[in-house]
Amino acid sequence: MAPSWIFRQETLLAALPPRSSLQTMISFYAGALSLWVVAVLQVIARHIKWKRDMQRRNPQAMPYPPGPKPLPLIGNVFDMPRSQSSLTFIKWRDMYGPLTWVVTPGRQFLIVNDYEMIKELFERRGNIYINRPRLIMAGELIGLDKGTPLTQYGPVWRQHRRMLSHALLAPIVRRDYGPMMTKKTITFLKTLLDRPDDFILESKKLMAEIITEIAYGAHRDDEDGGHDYIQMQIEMGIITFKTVQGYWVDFFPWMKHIPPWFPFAQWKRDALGWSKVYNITRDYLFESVKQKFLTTNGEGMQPSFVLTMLKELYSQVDDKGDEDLTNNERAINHAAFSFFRAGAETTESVVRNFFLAMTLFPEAQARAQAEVDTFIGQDRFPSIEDRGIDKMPYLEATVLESLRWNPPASTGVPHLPVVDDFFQGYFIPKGTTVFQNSWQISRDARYYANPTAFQPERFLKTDQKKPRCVHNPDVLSPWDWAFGFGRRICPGRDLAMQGAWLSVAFVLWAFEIKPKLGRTMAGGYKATDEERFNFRVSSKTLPFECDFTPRSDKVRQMINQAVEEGKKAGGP
Ligand code: HEM
Repeated sequence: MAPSWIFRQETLLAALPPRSSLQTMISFYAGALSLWVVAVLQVIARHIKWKRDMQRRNPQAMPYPPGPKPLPLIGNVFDMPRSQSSLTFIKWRDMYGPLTWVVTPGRQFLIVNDYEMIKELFERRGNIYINRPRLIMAGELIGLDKGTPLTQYGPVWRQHRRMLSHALLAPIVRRDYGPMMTKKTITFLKTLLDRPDDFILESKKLMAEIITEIAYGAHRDDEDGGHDYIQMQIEMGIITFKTVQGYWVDFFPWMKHIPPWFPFAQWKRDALGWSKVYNITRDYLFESVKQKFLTTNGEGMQPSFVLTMLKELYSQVDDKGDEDLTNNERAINHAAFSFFRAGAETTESVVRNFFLAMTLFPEAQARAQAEVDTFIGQDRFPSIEDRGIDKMPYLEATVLESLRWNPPASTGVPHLPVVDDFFQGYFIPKGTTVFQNSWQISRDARYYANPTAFQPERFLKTDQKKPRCVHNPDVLSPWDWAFGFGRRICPGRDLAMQGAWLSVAFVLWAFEIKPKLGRTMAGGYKATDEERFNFRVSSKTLPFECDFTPRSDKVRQMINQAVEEGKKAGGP
């Protein structure tokens, strides 16, 4: 056996003849080139193996759905949209029909542009279409695959779902978090009184605070070393947005082995940096609650998802080995961070849709306000108890329409079948990444007449026997598709609708919203969808301006007084 010093770097370098910088450069690029050659050969080999495998698994040679023509080896890499995917997907519907098939090296995609078909696949065949894609950049390199939305189907995902479904049930949200959400919404009204131009930032802050407190309880800067949780939310949002867009490494997984110092490997250096920020933030948030719980046994701590789960876990701790405890704590940590991540931006997006809609559609605002005035009046604040289609149907419909008008998860979160499937005469192999194009459903004229208009009344109808309008069962509710389908359906949907309802009800009660400088849609202001929305993974309104005028002096007084009293009383 050779002595170990032979392999030391300095021994090897000393043994090499001296080189000119040109020689070094040539050998470096020759090395890089051979790496690429090996990679291409690997892609070819994998492609041949995949084709054979597909022939074996699809003996009747059922076709794949139609789609853009793939190039040899790299498939549709250049057809795959890198932004505004929902719009490209809708164009594909016009060209290829409701099912579109695209391939990239090692991955196949099915885009479904039809509500009934998505329902069939994700709901009726929900036990098959239950997995998530393995994303290399966002998942393996950054760590997002530990969170519920990207967790692979299996016992860990089931454990996450059990915890989340229980904690986020509508009555539990109302009971445990209703007062905190109401109080924060009133503080939001105060910021609209004082700094109306900051309405976007402030509504972002409102949702971020609500979701953070539900996940981890109240955090005060002085106690937590000055950490800014809202900034954390925003930073995590940026990391998620950047990484789930898709990198070359997602198409060529072997690239994940490229070292960070390699030329043109900025993405790898970014991945290492983002992964550090992501993991440190997540563990810090969890550990801060756990340490307090271990020292106080939960006494005096504000209710939160992590606290409830830790209490439950530690009450059974005698029956479990250490390894079990660590695994369970890890599951709580990752599930909490998932909803810290998944809940705020999406809910805020609905509220932002509402603000833009009120700016552009004054008749909808007038009708909703008339209802609020009749049911609540101006002598008291709205309350969470006022919610209900039987109480203020137009208000409920306004929240639904804010969800439909620009669905926040515009292309959903993809599902993957765990076994091969056949659908509408096409072969859908196991592991295909299947997208639901929610944007297409929102603009489907079969379900929504004049879909670009904001018309809450579409969800209502009159009933001779009832004093108020009632739900119109003939119109498809966005509740049935905007939160996904089947066993992967969004577990935070009740919380989201509750949070959005509070903002909508309180703002309509307190303010009249008007466009600045008398702009109107008829005058060409924000007249098309492309001028209104950004169509990102989490679709938001594009920047716009509006004025908030308090509806009376009394309203102004009530808000100021409530905030002052809240400050004196302390708490969240
Ligand atoms: C308007 C707001 C929201 C929208 C539009 C939305 C939409 C979605 C969609 C489309 C999915 C994928 C469902 C599927 O795969 O079929 C999802 C998953 C998820 N959502 Fe939401 N969501 C919202 C708010 C929330 C909130 C408030 C929370 C938590 C507090 C939350 C937590 C989650 C989690 C953890 C998942 C992953 C579920 C799984 O993979 O099993 N979401 N959401």
